Amino acid sequence: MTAERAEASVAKVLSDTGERPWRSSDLHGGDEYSATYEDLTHALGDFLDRLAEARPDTELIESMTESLAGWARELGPLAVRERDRVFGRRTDLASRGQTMSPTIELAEISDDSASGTVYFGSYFLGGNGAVHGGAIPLMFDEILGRLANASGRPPQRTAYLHTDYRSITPVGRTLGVRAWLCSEDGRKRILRATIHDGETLCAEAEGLFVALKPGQP
Ligand SMILES: CCCCC/C=C\C/C=C\C/C=C\C/C=C\CCCC(=O)SCCNC(=O)CCNC(=O)[C@H](O)C(C)(C)COP(=O)(O)OP(=O)(O)OC[C@H]1O[C@@H](n2cnc3c(N)ncnc32)[C@H](O)[C@@H]1OP(=O)(O)O
Repeated sequence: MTAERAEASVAKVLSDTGERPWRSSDLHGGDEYSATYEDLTHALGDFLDRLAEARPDTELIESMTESLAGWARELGPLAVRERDRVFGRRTDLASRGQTMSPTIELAEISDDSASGTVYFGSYFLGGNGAVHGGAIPLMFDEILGRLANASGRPPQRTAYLHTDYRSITPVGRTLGVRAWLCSEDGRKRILRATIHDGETLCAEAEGLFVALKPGQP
């Protein structure tokens, strides 16, 4: 993407945000793609894991760079307003149609709790087999944010997110994840979440979510 196009794209997002506040009815965008968009995000996530693990030769690096630049050229002119996008807005999919955070597979969901599994691939490696310390709160924000915004509750934003790292969170293992609503007080909700590797507590978090006032971005 050229600098001009990137600037135009950012301006478009900003004007879109100013144009109208977020509404829950904007989500599930892209149902017409059914499973194909999820396949795309899985393929992209798999590519990032394989890229993180590999030591490719110069020829392959050049070839991949050209292929990726080709996809960017193809997608560039297809940019749409934030509310018309698909990436990250497929709340019907486990991945939410995005690759920024690892996919959380939820086995049990109620109005005030959720539990399931999460798998951090090599893309999320910090070092020595442990997940990067920034990817863990990212995952917590994802599961807590989804729970806070679920069950017909008004749109909410994270006001704080406190993470305690209790033992390393290993890359390349299926881990248990749990989130629950602790308390509600007017616009404020406190939620907590944990990640376990078997019996071992890897990390835990507490987040304050504040319901947005009408028109608040
Ligand atoms: C909600 C939009 C989401 C959009 C997503 C769209 C599509 C996504 C698809 C599906 C969604 C599903 C999953 C989403 C996944 C992840 C969601 C992540 C959500 C985020 O990741 S979002 C980004 C990070 N987030 C921010 O970018 C927030 C910046 N910030 C603000 O926007 C304001 O700061 C705000 C609104 C938080 C409050 O501002 P405000 O003016 O409305 O209200 P005020 O300040 O009066 O606070 C009211 C009461 O909360 C207390 N309070 C406030 N902050 C506190 C703190 N830090 N510690 C302790 N108490 C605090 C006050 O003390 C007062 O308490 P009291 O009433 O008792 O006096």
